[in-house]
Formats: sequence, C-alpha cells, structure tokens
Amino acid sequence: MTKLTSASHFREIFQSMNSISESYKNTHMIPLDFKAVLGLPDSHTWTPTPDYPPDNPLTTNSVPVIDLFDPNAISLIRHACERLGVFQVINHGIPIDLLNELELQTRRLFSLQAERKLRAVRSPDGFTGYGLPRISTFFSKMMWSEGFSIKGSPVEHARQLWPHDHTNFCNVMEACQREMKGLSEQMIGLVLGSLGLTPEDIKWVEPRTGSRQAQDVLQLNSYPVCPDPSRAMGLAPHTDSSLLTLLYQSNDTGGLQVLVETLGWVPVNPISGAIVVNVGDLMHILSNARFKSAVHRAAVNKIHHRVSIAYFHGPPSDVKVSPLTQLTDIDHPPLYRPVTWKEYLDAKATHFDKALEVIRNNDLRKSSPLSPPPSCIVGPKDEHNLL
Ligand SMILES: O=C(O)CCC(=O)C(=O)O
Ligand SMILES: [Fe+2]
Repeated sequence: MTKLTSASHFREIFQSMNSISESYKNTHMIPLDFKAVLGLPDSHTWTPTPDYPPDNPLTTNSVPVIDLFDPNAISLIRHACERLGVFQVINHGIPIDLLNELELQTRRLFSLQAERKLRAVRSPDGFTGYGLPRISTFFSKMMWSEGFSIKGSPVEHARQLWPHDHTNFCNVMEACQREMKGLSEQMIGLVLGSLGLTPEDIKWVEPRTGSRQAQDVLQLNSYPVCPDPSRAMGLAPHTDSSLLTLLYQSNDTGGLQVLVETLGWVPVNPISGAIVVNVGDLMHILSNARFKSAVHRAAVNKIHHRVSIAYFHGPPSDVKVSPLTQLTDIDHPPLYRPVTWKEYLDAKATHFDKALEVIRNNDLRKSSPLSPPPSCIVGPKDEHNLL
C-alpha cells in the first residue's frame, strides 16, 4: 500500500479518487448466475458477426511481442502504437509468480457462488466491487462476462467476500497495483520517448513525486464457459479511456481481439508471462492522433473459463490532457481541446465511441457536450460511465 505521510496527502488522494469515481456511476443490473444457465438466454444472444471466429492465418501474428531488453524496443513500440495501438511486452520485470498468483486469486473470486459475489456488488452509484462490464448500458444485449473493480484498497469488498480470509487476496492485488503502476510509468516514458519526448517534456502529465498522484484502476474480468460462443459477446468493442492499459490474460485461453483497419479483427494471442499494452484515448490525444487507441473486444469460448486483469493508468485528477506542444506546429495543429480524465469520462458516458469527436478542435462543428449521443446508447445516458 502507498504509505500516507500526512493528512493533507490523504485528503488529496481521497479527493482525486472521488473525482473520477463520480464518472463511474453504474448500472443496477447484476451479472447472470452463469453456473445456473444451460443455454444462451435471448438477453445474451448477439447477431453473429461474419468475422467470427477470426482464424485467418495472416492475422494471427499481427500484434507484435516486444522484448524490453531488445535494443530496438523503442522503435518497435513506436511502430506498434502508430499502426495498431496495441502490443505485448516480455521482460517487463513483473515477476511471473505474482502474475500466477494474480490469476489464481481472480479465479478464486469468480468461482464463488453467485450469492457470495453479490455481497460485494457495486452499488448503483458506486464504482468499485462486483458487477457487469461498465459499457453494458450502451448495448441492448448483455455480455457474457462479469467484473470486479478495485480503486485504492480492495479490503472493504474483499472482506464482504471472505469475512475471515481476505488477506491473501488483498496482498496479491496490492502487490499487483504497485508493480503495474511502476510498469505503466515506464511504458509511458517509452511510448512518448519513442516520439522524441524527454521525461522533462511529460512531467506535467506523469508527475513522479509530490502529492499529485496518477490515477489507476484495477479491473478483474471473468468470461465463463459459454454454451454458444459464436452468438455471445464477452466484452463488446470499445477503446479504453486511459493513457495506457496493461492487461494480463489467462495463459491457455485467447479471446482478446483488436480491430485493424486493413485486416479486421485480429487476435492478441496469450503468451506466457507477457503483458498486453493498449494505447488509451488520452494517449491518442496527447500524441495529437499519432498513436491509435485500439478498438478491442473479447470473445468467449466453450471450453475454458477465461480471466483477464486490466490496469488502467491515467493522469492526476487536475491535469488537463492536450496534444503535446512538441508534436504540434502550423502544419499539425492540435486536434483536441484540453480535458481532464474526469471530463473525458463524462464525455464518454454520454457519447461513448463518439467521445473523441466531441472534444475535437473543429471549426466546422462547435463541439458541445449537448451533441446528440450515438445510436447505440440504449440506457439512461447520464448515469453511467466506463474506462
Ligand atoms: O479481457 C480482455 O481481454 C479485454 C478486457 C478489456 O478490454 C477491458 O477490461 O477494458
Ligand atoms: Fe478494454
């Protein structure tokens, strides 16, 4: 756990937690009791897409695996961010034993009986705990998955799940938060460093010291075995709103897919010990659209219960993210208006996949949060949000 050194430090962290938590008010709906259903209910049946399953051999190895010890790592990272917005890293320094423990504790949580999981359910206006994927309210069909969100200490919800036995879970999650934070900071340095930026150039968005802390969310995802995977959706297509997302997925079970313009849906195959790095919308803004924020989704399968652990990394609550001045000039004007993470999440809660357009600097369209929402929104648009 972060050592809190003073009351004001604590207040500041608490305030920043509230500020993004407000954007994550969630649905009252609860996940299905997956163990209790035999077939795919109509509520969870999606129209199959022609590109399912994506088994085109040409696309199988499209997402690069980058060894951080490779002397060319920086240029490989830049290329991957420009072309795809996603890559995997190995030799990243997070111990494999910890990743194994993380997967074990995640499986332990999701294999609890439904009634037990519901003890830690996310409250209607809450942000942490057990519940549906955050993007659920944007779609008329339900996804074949469940999640558990952690911001700061997991102890309160863990105690509800395991009144006498939550210490292991909390220790593993907290160790993972520390390691993922370190790796996120390193990756942000490498990703922006690949465009020639120095730590000095980016210290306003990534302060390493002082009381202004980066904001982070740990999201445990579970995709139970599915009776009819081709008509189910694990996690619907979306981009992450973070600067960067780190994702650890089960070794034995693929499911993550990324949309690539020329190729369609491309699998991000699990590799033992590797971590997936996703460029988020805020990084796309910072880079003045040089880097893509990857549209991705998760498929389910008939045989294995898949889990994944996503770590969303964002700037401190008061930081306005805008295209870095080093990347803009008369020929490359800033494409986006400055936004805090909270402001961006609010735009995303209303406009979902059109949120970037809403904050785009565009003389032709005076952007306003009152612009009409996208057609896919089916729920009350002001109550929900997502990462
Ligand atoms: O489970 C996965 O592979 C994807 C998870 C994801 O995209 C998310 O949590 O935002
Ligand atoms: Fe995601």
